Amino acid sequence: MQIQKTSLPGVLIIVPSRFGDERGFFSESWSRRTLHEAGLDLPEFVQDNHSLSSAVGTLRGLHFQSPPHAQGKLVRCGRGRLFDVAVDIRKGSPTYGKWTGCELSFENGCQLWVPAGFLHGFVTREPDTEILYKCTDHYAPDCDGAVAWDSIGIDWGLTDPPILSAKDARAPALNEFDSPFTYQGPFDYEARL
Ligand SMILES: Cc1cn([C@H]2C[C@H](O)[C@@H](COP(=O)(O)OP(=O)(O)O[C@H]3O[C@H](C)C(=O)[C@H](O)[C@H]3O)O2)c(=O)[nH]c1=O
Repeated sequence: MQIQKTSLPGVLIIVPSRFGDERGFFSESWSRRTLHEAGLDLPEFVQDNHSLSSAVGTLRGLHFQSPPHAQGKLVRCGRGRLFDVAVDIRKGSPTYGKWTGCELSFENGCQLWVPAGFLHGFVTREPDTEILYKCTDHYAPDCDGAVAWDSIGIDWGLTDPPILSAKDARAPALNEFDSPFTYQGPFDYEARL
């Protein structure tokens, strides 16, 4: 298993080991013990999500849940290929409004750790792409929020306008948004990795 830092301190790329044989492969897609041994103790996960996006260019995001139900997410791609993005929205953070992205696919097995205090979104790069992600808090519709996908300067790699939900199409721009998150300093694991 590999852990890679990104341009956003706190956001990590995690690549579980895959054991291939003539049948295919086996991988432990989540192991608290393996990550602990690597110096990474993530919060407890309480909900797993799974969504299918049929068309290429489907963009879901940029979403968050505000406190007291803020969610950290460990994201992976179960089928197809997508570009996954995190944006720091912690007021006072040295990287406030900055983004990082990573291509997640069934083939590469990469996962993205998006801590609470960050927006999350993705755009699909193949038809019938499935995303699976573990969340550190339960769904709380009253705390659900969104920021416009095209208000942050993210290079989504789009050649055509994306397919959006009505909610995402009317989300406020980042510069019109008052974040409910405040920077609390570096995450404890940053110094250990
Ligand atoms: C998120 C969520 C949704 N729902 C229901 C609510 C709606 O009836 C339906 C679709 O919800 P929504 O349009 O918010 O789904 P996405 O656009 O995929 O939103 C998600 O996509 C981005 C990328 C995220 O990171 C979040 O997990 C989440 O915001 O599922 C639930 O029942 N539980 C849930 O946890």
